[in-house]
Amino acid sequence: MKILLVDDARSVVQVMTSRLNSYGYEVVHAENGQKAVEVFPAVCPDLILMDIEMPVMNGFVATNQIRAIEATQEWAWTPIIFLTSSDTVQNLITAIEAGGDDFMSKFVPEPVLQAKMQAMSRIAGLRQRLAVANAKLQNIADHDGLTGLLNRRSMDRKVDHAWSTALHGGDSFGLLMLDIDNFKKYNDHYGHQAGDDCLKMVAKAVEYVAHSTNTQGLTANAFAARYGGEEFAVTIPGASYAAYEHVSHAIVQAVHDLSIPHEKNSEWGVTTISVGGTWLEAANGEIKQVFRLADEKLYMAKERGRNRAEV
Ligand SMILES: Nc1nc2c(ncn2[C@@H]2O[C@H](COP(=O)(O)OP(=O)(O)OP(=O)(O)O)[C@@H](O)[C@H]2O)c(=O)[nH]1
Repeated sequence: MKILLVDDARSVVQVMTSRLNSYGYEVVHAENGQKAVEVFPAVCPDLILMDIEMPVMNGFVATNQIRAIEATQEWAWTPIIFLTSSDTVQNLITAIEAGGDDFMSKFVPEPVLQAKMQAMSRIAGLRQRLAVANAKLQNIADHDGLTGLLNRRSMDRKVDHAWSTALHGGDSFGLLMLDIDNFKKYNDHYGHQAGDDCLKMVAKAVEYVAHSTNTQGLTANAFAARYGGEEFAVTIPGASYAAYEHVSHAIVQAVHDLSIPHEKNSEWGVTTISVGGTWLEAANGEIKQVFRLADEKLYMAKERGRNRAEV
């Protein structure tokens, strides 16, 4: 357990630190409330032991500011125990009202300190497990179960963010809508399970293209998502027209090159994809319009024979 000990009295810090170290806890020291607020985000303590009366900033104000920092994050609550020399009922109430969780005398007997730290350490362990479980749940909530790509919900969120960043920065914005060709015939011919496998492989190829253009520096933040059914979307914020065009053709080629047999797909005999896109030099208007235009281009790609990009 990592403890942020906030106290201006050297003697208290020395004694407390050596006691806490002897129980196996790591201690980081801040000499007043302001220093504690400054180091809090980087230190990320499991527990804060906070003195009340300190120069520069007292413990109540510091606690308030730490709670304000935590309010900007999800599920953040670091236990704060106030340390004081005057162990009164009124001090206890004030401490809890100021955002603290407990109250302890600086001269607390050894066994009581040890027991309290043991309880706090259990809470720290629980918080860590909750953070891991939360991250897993978030990952499940954001991704499509079949393909592993971002799902529609998280794509919408990311697209909205990318669009407003492009709007404010006067940046370009590209969007590609992708649809596997004659996929109903694929399912009808090879079965739904094989259709699922095909969707997974195509999704991997699409994601690979988006990712590799980022790593090659052609695009910076391109990302792929499953739009629904056998449709995908690739968002390409802040990239040149040439890069956007490159991505669209590279996707068509990459899916063709997977060579997934598809006897019923016109003359190709393998699975192919059609792509429709929109690219704006300086983002303006509405994102809905961008999707509509990309959809129209996708329709055009289907009309003109499939296995192609219309951008
Ligand atoms: N196996 C499988 N099939 C899916 C999934 N989602 C959608 N589909 C199928 O995708 C097919 C889409 O068919 P259509 O919309 O007619 O389009 P298409 O056959 O690809 O024809 P074009 O788009 O005109 O080339 C349907 O048969 C859906 O059942 C899925 O998760 N797994």
